[in-house]
Amino acid sequence: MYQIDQIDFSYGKEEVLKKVTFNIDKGSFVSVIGPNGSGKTTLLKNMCKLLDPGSGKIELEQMPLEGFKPKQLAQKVAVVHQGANSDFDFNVGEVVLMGRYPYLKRFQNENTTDLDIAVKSMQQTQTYHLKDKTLLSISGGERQRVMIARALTQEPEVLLLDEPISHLDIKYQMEILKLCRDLNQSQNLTVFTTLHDINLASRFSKVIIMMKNGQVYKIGTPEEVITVQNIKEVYDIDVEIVSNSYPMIHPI
Ligand SMILES: Nc1ncnc2c1ncn2[C@@H]1O[C@H](COP(=O)(O)OP(=O)(O)OP(=O)(O)O)[C@@H](O)[C@H]1O
Repeated sequence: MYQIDQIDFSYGKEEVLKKVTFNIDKGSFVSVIGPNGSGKTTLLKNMCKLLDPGSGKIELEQMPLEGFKPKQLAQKVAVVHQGANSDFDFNVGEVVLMGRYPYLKRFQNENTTDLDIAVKSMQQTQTYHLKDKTLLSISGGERQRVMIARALTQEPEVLLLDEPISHLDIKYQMEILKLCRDLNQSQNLTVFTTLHDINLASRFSKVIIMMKNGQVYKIGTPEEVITVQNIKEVYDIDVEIVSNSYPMIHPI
């Protein structure tokens, strides 16, 4: 689905991504973990064309990313950015419906199918009751769920999420990750998410990418990546690992 091939990225003189290379299979559930500043957000922004790699290439379904027109890309890839916010105080319902924009021609209005898709996304993310509220009058966690609803309204093949659960309480952390897993399993939606919670990444992901200093330190299944040695090397902490159906770390 996605091929990331030897990409480098710098903010000015600061080299942030170095020769990052990996592939994402269609229908995979990939989490990116790594310490603060290791380059996770920068990587995700390169994958949605918000930033352009200085060198290397990114392909989506064998087509160079730079060849995609914005609407064409938005029909395939939906992104939820960290702290996604708006300066404009739109209604929640309007914001979610904006997810249909990639499918509309110029000056074309949404039809009942578009509305149905938006309502379904709000129901899935438990945001329907907020539809008449304004974006600035709801909580950070509610806003995060609204942004996920908008992304689902795009009916994407790939969902790119940057710390999608950072503002969510434990109930909604589970709800959102379970929703992503359900869509991943039932609709073959490819999920690519940055996560700080190593145990949740381990529990929900098929593949984990562990970043360190702008490089891929390890990529593989949770069992392959979440090891005492890798955690020590990347986060500089000592942990014990308890393995049930997935490896879980306990800092010691
Ligand atoms: N807009 C920017 N301009 C300059 N430097 C930036 C910018 N955004 C990020 N950086 C720097 O790039 C590096 C990687 O940042 P990035 O946000 O990609 O890391 P991250 O792994 O997502 O971190 P976190 O876990 O804290 O969200 C950091 O050193 C950061 O200070």
